[in-house]
Amino acid sequence: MTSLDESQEPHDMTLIVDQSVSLTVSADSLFIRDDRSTHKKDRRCCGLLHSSKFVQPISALCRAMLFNGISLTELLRALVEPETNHAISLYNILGAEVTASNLVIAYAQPAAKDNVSVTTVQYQISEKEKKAVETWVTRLLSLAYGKAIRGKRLKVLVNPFGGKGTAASLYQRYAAPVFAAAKCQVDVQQTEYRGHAIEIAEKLDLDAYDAVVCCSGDGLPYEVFNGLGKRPDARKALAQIAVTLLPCGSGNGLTWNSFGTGSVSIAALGIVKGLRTPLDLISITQKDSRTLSFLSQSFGIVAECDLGTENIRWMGAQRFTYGFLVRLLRQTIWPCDIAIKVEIGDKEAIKAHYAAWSTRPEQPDADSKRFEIAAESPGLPELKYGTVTDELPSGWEAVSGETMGNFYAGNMAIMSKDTNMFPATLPDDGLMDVITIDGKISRGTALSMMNEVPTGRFFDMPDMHLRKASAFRLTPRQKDGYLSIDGERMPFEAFQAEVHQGLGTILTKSGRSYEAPGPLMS
Ligand SMILES: Nc1ncnc2c1ncn2[C@@H]1O[C@H](COP(=O)(O)OP(=O)(O)OP(=O)(O)O)[C@@H](O)[C@H]1O
Repeated sequence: MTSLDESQEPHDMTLIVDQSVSLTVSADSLFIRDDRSTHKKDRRCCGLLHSSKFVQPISALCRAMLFNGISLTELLRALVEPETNHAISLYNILGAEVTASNLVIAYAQPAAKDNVSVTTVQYQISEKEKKAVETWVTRLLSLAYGKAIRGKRLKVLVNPFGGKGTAASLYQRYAAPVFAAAKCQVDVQQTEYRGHAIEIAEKLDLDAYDAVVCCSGDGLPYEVFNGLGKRPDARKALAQIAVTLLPCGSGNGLTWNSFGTGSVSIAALGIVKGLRTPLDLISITQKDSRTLSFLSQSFGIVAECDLGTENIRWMGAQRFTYGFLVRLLRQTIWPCDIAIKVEIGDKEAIKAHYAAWSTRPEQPDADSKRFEIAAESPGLPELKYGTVTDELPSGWEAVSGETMGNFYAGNMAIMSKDTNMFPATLPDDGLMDVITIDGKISRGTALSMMNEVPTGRFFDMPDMHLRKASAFRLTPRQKDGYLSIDGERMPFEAFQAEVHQGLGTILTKSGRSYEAPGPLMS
């Protein structure tokens, strides 16, 4: 007999399938009580919670809590009744439906290290019980998806040469099953040459898709933003289409910031459950060109590590560390002239801005405002400060670049795994974080700076100068070198950067901030 226990709170809705099976939806989990011996094999969802007693190692339990988002209370409850409870985090629920004679629930189950795999449970139901079960399914899905768009329409772009060249197989193996279980509409296309993703984005039917999913490194999202930005209806395109990344490259900054993972399957779950989030984009002008940057601009040691290490691509993400150490030992400097339109120039004030912005109330009409502006002026926003070829605007702070070691501007926090380089960045505060480090600091200081990036103590180190800026101009003094915009090599010449608040759109887990720890608060 299937029935709904309507006496409970809306969040705590229990579906009693029969005497031995009941499914209870709470605010953050689906609890399955299933006493049938034949179903015990299905009780793997939380991995460990329902196997016998307290024999699991603590680390494994913690993993189960982490992956499933299960609270300590729930975990203990499950352990007390190990034979009857089975909990699935609502975040991991991909789909639920009533078929001819079954209730089928699909979810992402924590699998081998850093992965989820699609699993289903099903329960037989009779014709006359269908209606009640359908009501329960509607409730379950509404809690499982919240404000996320269900069954997203995805344009998937696969770069066959991204990272170690395995993007296509990573997509098929780890992402496609998650999208299918979540009933996403998927249109897959391989990029065939450099710049192909720009063309695809430029011609994209905006009303046919919710997001462009790049299976690549950060190079393809860079192209997609730029393709959307080239359209006559650039503002609308950038506000409407979310750009997102399945991590198939070396850095994969966009995925780390959006979903806090380097795993393709967990990122696919992130996309399915992802919330539309406005993103600042930065116009980069060089001579008469204008491009859009979403991630970072670097000059000096980081640019060289990014671009001067292509020959050791086989190392994966390690090539950045290796390149950094080699250059550090040489104590190279990259002389340049820098002027910055500083908005917040003090680290404590930056921390206060971060704390205030990241806890501000939700902005429910942020999207509609963006579409209104797009309807009024459809093209890219005008450049408030002109281009790099114009006279330097007044009021910009001149920063000494005589012995520049590292000039690094970030629009996102994490540049690659364990590299939370810009902890105080926010997706749409209209500001980028500009780091400058003198090339004459000692090797010891430089090394300890590198070591303190993962701990977060890098932020407060006195030799790391940080400003929140809305624009800057950088003019190299040498003839040759590396300039990296979002990891792509740009001509080594003067450039100017200007932020456009909330011009682009990404999907994130939180809908408001990056999946990175903010600056350490004193
Ligand atoms: N079929 C293709 N042939 C050649 N180049 C391509 C093709 N498809 C895409 N590209 C180019 O590959 C470049 C790098 O792409 P992407 O960022 O995806 O990988 P990646 O460089 O390996 O990533 P990472 O920088 O994280 O290592 C982009 O500039 C893109 O234009």
